[in-house]
Amino acid sequence: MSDSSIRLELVQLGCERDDRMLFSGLSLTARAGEIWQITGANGAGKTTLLRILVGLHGFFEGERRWWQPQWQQDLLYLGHQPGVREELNPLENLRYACALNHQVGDPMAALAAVGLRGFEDVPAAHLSAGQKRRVALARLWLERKAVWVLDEPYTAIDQDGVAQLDAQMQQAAEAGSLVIYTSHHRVGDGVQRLHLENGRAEVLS
Ligand SMILES: Nc1ncnc2c1ncn2[C@@H]1O[C@H](COP(=O)(O)OP(=O)(O)OP(=O)(O)O)[C@@H](O)[C@H]1O
Repeated sequence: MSDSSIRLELVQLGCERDDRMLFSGLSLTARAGEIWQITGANGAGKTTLLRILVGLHGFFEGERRWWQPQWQQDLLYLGHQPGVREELNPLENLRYACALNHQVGDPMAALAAVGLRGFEDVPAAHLSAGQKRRVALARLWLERKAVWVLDEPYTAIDQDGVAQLDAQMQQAAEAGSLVIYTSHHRVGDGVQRLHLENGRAEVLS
């Protein structure tokens, strides 16, 4: 990890889609070592907000400032879909994701850490939904990034997987990463919460 002093500042952030204000006037500062959970009903704008944070959605008002010039190199973003290629096996998927995202580490060890030992060679098309999500989450076990932005990471994950992911996020924050994730039904312990509802954004922590 290259920088543990990363900081995200949102100033009067707002976003409208399809003539509907998803949120407006959102101001907050998120720092290294913190975990932020974004909650809200279906369609509240959680994914849109994450995509603004990582630079994938550019239509917004206000300001989004990352106080670290190399923030994109220090970012690990896992989107709403597991992003797993069906024709590749888990090991190939992980190597592919690493190459695309300039991430380094030991893919075999990462797959073992998420409980996929013995499934390295199985085509992803033959894996369950939870196993596919675990392939995506294996990237958390590679090189530690300064910022994690995770869209619904708990989707399709069993109880053990949820506990493991909770612990992973806590460890990352303790090691100085900033972790931001969405979940519309799960409220984590010891995390700061940003709730989106009816066009408003409210910090509830
Ligand atoms: N590609 C798109 N083009 C136009 N509008 C979109 C697009 N994707 C989403 N929207 C609009 O933005 C709103 C917010 O969507 P978003 O995916 O950010 O919500 P969400 O809170 O992540 O929902 P969910 O909990 O269902 O994943 C949606 O109701 C939809 O109207």
